[in-house]
Amino acid sequence: MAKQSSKEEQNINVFVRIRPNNPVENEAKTLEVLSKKEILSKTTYNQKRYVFDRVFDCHSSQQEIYNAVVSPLIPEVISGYNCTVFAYGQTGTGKTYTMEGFHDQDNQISSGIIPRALAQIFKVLSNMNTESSVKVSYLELYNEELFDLLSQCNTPKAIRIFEDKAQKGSVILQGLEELSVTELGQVYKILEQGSERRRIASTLMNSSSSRSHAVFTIVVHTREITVEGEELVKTGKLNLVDLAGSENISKSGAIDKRAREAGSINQSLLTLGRVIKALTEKNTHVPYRESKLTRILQDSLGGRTKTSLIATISSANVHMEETLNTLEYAMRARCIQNRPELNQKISRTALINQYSDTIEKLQRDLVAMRTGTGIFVDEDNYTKLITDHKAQKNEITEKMNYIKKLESDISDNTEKLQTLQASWVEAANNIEYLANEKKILEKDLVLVKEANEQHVRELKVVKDKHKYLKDETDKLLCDIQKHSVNEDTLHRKVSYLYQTSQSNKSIANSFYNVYNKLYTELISSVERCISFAMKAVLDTDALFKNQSRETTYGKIVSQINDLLRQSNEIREFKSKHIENKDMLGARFNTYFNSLQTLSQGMQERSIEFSTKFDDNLIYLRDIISSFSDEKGASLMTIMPNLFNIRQSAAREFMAMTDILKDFHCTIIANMDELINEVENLTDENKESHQVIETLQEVRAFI
Ligand SMILES: Nc1ncnc2c1ncn2[C@@H]1O[C@H](COP(=O)(O)OP(=O)(O)OP(=O)(O)O)[C@@H](O)[C@H]1O
Repeated sequence: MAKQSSKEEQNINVFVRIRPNNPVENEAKTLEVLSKKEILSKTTYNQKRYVFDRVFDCHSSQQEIYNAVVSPLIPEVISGYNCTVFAYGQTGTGKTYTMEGFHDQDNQISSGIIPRALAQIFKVLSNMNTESSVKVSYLELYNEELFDLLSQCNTPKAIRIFEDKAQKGSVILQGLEELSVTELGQVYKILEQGSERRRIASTLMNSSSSRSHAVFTIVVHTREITVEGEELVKTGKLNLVDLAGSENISKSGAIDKRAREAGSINQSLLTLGRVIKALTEKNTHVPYRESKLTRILQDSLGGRTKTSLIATISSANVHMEETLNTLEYAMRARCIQNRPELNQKISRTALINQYSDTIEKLQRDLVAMRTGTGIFVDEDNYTKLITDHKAQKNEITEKMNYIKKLESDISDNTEKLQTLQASWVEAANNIEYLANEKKILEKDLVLVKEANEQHVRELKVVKDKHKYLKDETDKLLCDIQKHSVNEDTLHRKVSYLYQTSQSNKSIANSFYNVYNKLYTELISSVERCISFAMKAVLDTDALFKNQSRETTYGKIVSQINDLLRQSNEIREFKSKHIENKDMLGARFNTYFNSLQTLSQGMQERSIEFSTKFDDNLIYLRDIISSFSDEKGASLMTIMPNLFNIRQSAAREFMAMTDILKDFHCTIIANMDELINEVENLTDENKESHQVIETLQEVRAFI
């Protein structure tokens, strides 16, 4: 513990003591002593390292605690400082054990801080070989009431708190007995008596010592002689405070009647906590006056006292929450800063005068009590009493007014309470209604959740389908794009073919018309030829039978001339045909060869025709040859020529007719096929356009 010079700020020293576990408790795996100054807490949520002035594990002895915490304070107390040691912690963690220990003088191993401190003080004072006195008082604070644990009266005396005008921040406890102690045996008796009174009081009040605070105070007076030879009296004080259990009130089981007292204890500890908080946050207002505990110990918290705090904890799992609360509390207390100051030294003469006045006053009271009839105090004291009484009366009047005000407040508050109760009933009904609503909503929520899950499943199916469609659409679009390119080409080709086929068709039609005309002309000329021949035969016949030779001869000559003319016509037709053939060949290169073949076929057909015609000619020749004159002979020379001309004309005509027919049919068929193809392609093209549009619509919708 660092020693600091006077008036320097000094933090409260904070120590932690871990109580050994009892056989039924499990040691917490969540609390680990890292070193002499550090503890680590490991909860499920986090872990935290706490640093203190010293950590005592469960094996630490009473002696070790005393040596570290209190022993260094004794010289300070003797030299005139006020020191305070608090024991803070959950009930049953060893606060009383640490402060008092067992009251067994023969076995001092378990003795606590109080007897050890007094033992050390006696020892130091005896070594100092100076005049001194040691006085002790033992105070209990329970339910905001003070009790003197050393009082000899059977009925508890009221103890009042006054501000010490001489020392700001200190209080005087009027009515509290101070006992002079000179040896340790007395101390153990005093402790025993104090414990007994505490036990009796708690039984009478149906309370528990764990809910009361106990303050054991040791006051040491020592004589000091200055260089000038003046005798001074130094006063030092050591407060040893065993605080009430710090655990949560509701958790400690405070109920009904005990609630108020539990509330008071809670109030005291809460005020202590608030005072610590205000001091650590350096607030201008520190709420010392909100509880008697903090009023009495005001000087020990942020004042002129040297203060230490021992936080007692249990390492059992079951107390883990409270243990962490205690550690947090102790950590905060560690930030409080005090300014220790030496108490004023009083000259021995002044002190003796002070005591003499008190003795004189008491003696006057005694004399008055012994001699007087009804008045038991001397006049001065009486006057003082009257003054005090008046002051008290005024105070009572003030208090009564205050009480009246409180009563009116209470009645107001009662009304408010009734209103609140009505609201509360309404609120309770609302809560019930809301709870029912909540249940219904929860059911609905389950249904909605199920429906939602179903939707999610359906959505997944739709999504899969959508994905499939999208892939397919993409593929199709890709194909369509390719197809569009091909289609353009195809369109151009088709359009070209269509135009070509249209022109082919018109060419073929015109060609057909030409040849049809020629064919008709040829047929009519051949028919004319045949009828001429037939007529010639008939005329010859008639000639032989009915007419003269000259007439017959002349008719034959004219018929032959007709034949020659017609043969010329056939020749012309042939040359026309060749012209047309050339024209065709020029226009239809691809059909040129077939036209030649067809021409040959035409020749063959013409032979057939000629053969038939030959028969007629032979018949004619036979007739002519029957003529004996020159004219008959010359006629006979023409016959072969006629015969040949007729033959070739017939052949060419026939073959050409058939071939041209075939050719025409072929062209027309090709044309139709071509047109069909074009129409099919156009239809297909329309269908593809429709498919594309549909797919584009589907894609836009998705
Ligand atoms: N360090 C220790 N070594 C041995 N026994 C201990 C120790 N600490 C506490 N005990 C024992 O534990 C029990 C409870 O201790 P104690 O009464 O001192 O607790 P407390 O914190 O003062 O409780 P309360 O707030 O109820 O007064 C006692 O029997 C005491 O002897």
